[in-house]
Amino acid sequence: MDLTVTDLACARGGVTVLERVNFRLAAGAALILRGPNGIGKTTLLRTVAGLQPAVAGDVSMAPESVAYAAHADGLKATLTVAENLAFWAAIYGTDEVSRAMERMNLAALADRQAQNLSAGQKRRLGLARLLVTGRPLWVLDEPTVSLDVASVALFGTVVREHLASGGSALMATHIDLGLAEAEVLDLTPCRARSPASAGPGTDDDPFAGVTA
Ligand SMILES: Nc1ncnc2c1ncn2[C@@H]1O[C@H](COP(=O)(O)OP(=O)(O)OP(=O)(O)O)[C@@H](O)[C@H]1O
Repeated sequence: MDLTVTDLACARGGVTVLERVNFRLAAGAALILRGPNGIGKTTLLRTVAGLQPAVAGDVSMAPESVAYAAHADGLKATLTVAENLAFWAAIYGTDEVSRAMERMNLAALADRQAQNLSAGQKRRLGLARLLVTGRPLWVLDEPTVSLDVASVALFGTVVREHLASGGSALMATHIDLGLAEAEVLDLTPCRARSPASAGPGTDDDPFAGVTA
């Protein structure tokens, strides 16, 4: 299943931050969004995931095909690792809990409450949720925050396996996941130019035009 984004404009706090965003992401492919802090990477990811409406334009894929991993891990603090994954697996109607724990190196932590995990372990659990969704498009917002080098490599392998099985991944990341095959989209030319976009990220911004 391909994702096609056409003439998309999206806003945060009522202010349009990106305009005329166009790209296509084929099944089996990954696309990395680049651009300076505040340009709108999170805003674009949220719009593609269907968490907020587009100001204009079109996203071809239905939100039901998207698994979104945000900055926050969205864990249930008093549930164990296994229970958190079982909760999501029930919602998504899959049976992938054991595999998800094994792939994200969580099996030894299966019975530990989420509130007692380290920051990196919490992030691994948040990312393991992707594996129990069964959804083809992974939308990832800085997925490597708190991960050590080994876990970044592990997650890179998990994403590569997802692509090999026909999935796709759209992500904002400043850390190299080792996805040599991933294409890169620099959002700098899509910065909204309308007067309504005055504020961070305009030409008054000292960081304007600086790419990540
Ligand atoms: N709730 C909000 N209300 C108003 N403006 C917001 C809100 N959240 C974010 N913004 C602004 O919207 C713009 C886009 O933010 P966004 O988080 O999408 O950028 P980003 O490219 O993901 O940034 P970063 O690289 O720092 O994570 C920024 O200028 C930000 O200050």
